[in-house]
Amino acid sequence: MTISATSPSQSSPDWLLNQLSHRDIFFASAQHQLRSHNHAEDLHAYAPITSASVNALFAQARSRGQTTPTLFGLIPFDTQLPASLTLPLHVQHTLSPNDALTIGANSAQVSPSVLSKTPVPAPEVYGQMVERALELFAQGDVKKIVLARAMDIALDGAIDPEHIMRDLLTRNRHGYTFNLPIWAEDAQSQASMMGASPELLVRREGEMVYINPLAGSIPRHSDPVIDQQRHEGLAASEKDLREHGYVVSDIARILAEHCTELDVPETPSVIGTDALWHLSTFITARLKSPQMSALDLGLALHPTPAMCGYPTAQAFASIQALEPFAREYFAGLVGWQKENGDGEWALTIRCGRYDGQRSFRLYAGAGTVAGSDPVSEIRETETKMATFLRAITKS
Ligand SMILES: C=C(O[C@H]1C=CC=C(C(=O)O)[C@@H]1O)C(=O)O
Repeated sequence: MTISATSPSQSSPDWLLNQLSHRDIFFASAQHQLRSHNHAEDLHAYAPITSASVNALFAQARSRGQTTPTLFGLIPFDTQLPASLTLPLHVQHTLSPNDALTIGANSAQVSPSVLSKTPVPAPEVYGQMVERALELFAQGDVKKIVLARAMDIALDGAIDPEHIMRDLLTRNRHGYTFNLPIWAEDAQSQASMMGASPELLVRREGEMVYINPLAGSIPRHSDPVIDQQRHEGLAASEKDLREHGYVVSDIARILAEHCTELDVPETPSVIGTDALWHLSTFITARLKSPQMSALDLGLALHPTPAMCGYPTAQAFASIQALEPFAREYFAGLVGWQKENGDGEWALTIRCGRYDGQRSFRLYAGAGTVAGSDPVSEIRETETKMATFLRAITKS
């Protein structure tokens, strides 16, 4: 049995995307890119996430001779539900290329056409959910609720994951671009999650951890003057700064239990994706215990008020009561980890679930607080879904 090397190599000529199947693994950040071909001897687990299930996979990998195994995972928003874990036999791991990416190799690929788009729920019903959240804020038990909606897309053919990954990387090389299979009890399942998240839950490098919460957003504009006005407006928006503040203070509170040397900037900065401006805070800290893995810390932080709301328990209950669909892997964790605990876990947003054939479910959520406007939240969630929809159907 050949066990491939899994530490980052020094030169990385291109993105590791050639002939990516929807059941292969791809995960890229600005720092790392990892790729694995679906293989009959890959190890899998489909069960609620526990340290025991993670350790068992690493132990199995070691016992068959893998020296530097890498675990990949999709962990659902509700961590009581099954996570989908893969420990591949072979993983390629290199640094991410710095050079600009073009759609490249398979640009001639004809993407499928959209046969139908079904919003779940209808936009006006989503607006009513936001109004209901505003009533809850007025009652005072809860201060922030992240409300999500979905869009079911029926296509006239299969999609090409390589084309989609290239398209997403062309638009934003600094996010977390991923394609991971969903392993289910049903071994016939062909489903996968793919997307390009802008949000890092945690990266661990030795004792250091890096966390980059985003919350508070506005769609970008094609006119550079209006775009700049929106950037400045977001930085000064009392409502968005409050929405962001719930996230940062809750993360800082939890980090203080597990870390020293917390560096939490007092004021957020504004970062841009191709479609949106976001308020962003880049946090660094040193772990108290080197035993705590990236995933351990990610699970201690999850669900942050950027995915759920504040206070967490009340916001979680409101989401269960108001959202008319199951989030499943949306707004959960997606990423990878080595046996020493180093790894990167992003939030599973700006993404969709592909059934492996001709249908896709896109997801988007938006944080609501007192002062939120239902129409703006409808627009924001529409913008959040648009990048991915374009990537699926681009011809
Ligand atoms: C839940 C999502 O976004 C979160 C992350 C960044 C900004 C957000 C916001 O401004 O509402 C959300 O909290 C999503 O994109 O589906």
